[in-house]
Amino acid sequence: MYIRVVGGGSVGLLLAGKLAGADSIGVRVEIVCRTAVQAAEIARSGLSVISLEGERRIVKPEVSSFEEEAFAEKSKPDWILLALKQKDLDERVLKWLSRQVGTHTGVVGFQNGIGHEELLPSALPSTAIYLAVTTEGARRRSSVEVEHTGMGVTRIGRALRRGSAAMSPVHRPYEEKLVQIMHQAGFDARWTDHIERYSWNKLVINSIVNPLTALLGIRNGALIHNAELVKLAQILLAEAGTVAESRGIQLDEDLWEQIMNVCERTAANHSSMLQDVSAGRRTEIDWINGSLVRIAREEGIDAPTHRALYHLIKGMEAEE
Ligand SMILES: NC(=O)C1=CN([C@@H]2O[C@H](COP(=O)(O)OP(=O)(O)OC[C@H]3O[C@@H](n4cnc5c(N)ncnc54)[C@H](OP(=O)(O)O)[C@@H]3O)[C@@H](O)[C@H]2O)C=CC1
Ligand SMILES: CC(C)(CO)C(=O)C(=O)O
Repeated sequence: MYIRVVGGGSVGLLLAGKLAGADSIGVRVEIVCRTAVQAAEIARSGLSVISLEGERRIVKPEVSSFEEEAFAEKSKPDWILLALKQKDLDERVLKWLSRQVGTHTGVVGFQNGIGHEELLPSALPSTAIYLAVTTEGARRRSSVEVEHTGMGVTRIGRALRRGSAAMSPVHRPYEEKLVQIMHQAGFDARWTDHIERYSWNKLVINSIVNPLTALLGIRNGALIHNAELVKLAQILLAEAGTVAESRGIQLDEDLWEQIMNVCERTAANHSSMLQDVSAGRRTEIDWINGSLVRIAREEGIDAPTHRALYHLIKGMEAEE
């Protein structure tokens, strides 16, 4: 089994680091960084994974860079785990991806938010596309170090687009194998036939946790210890529920408990949006609260609190 992890950020380093450290017989793990500089650093010093218990383990996955090898001919992996941000899924990356995939390659998008589930099957119509919805917490400490900040669950399922190769049962053994390998690497990975529902639940979790933590500069855990923020989170959940319903999506009944749970389990985590804001990078707000606001508009309903958060984060981005 040959797994290529694309993206040397928080999630990509965690995936590649733990998969490479799993000692799974016959599993080849490669990480594709954006820059040749990061690739060279990992090749030189290895990749450090700091566990939840604070233990450091250095592993040596194969490493390459998009910058240097973007259009080089390479052998085709069984899996491409896409640990890029939504904003990075641009034309150049999609073109590159189309050259990386073989007939047996499955592509798994780990992105938060909504957008990739349509974009990837359209760009790669003959490829099996999967979505991973993860509540793992990860933080890149440096170009060669990643910290596992919260144990979560990773659900993997087919992006069910009519006519997509992902519908084909021929991929089933590969799917089971991937879930098994993720387990061996220490992830709580689970297969699901209802990935759309998980994506929406996660979208709503992110639409609450991410902008609030980013705006206030707080860790995920701080959200649940402040009564005012808890009230605001409840308003956001109610609005998101109405938007989801307008699209025929029923959010989980216990989603409020799930939100509290994610904040508890990833209490020490800086959400990915807080990490972006702190680093002066563009956030994923367009694909998270922005998606809810867009869908609400299309359906003729309003989501004023999500709209306010959207504009606040866009305003912060514009300042940078
Ligand atoms: N962090 C977390 O705890 C969680 C994140 N997620 C989601 O996972 C996704 C990834 O998040 P996260 O890891 O935090 O994001 P990061 O910004 O930390 O990582 C994204 C990485 O992608 C790299 N990249 C960009 N373009 C390319 C390219 N063309 N080829 C190769 N690499 C490229 C970036 O490189 P460079 O740094 O050089 O720009 C960066 O290292 C997001 O959608 C996020 O919402 C989901 C659950 C938890
Ligand atoms: C689950 C959570 C909130 C973990 O931080 C996340 O998905 C993110 O940061 O984007």
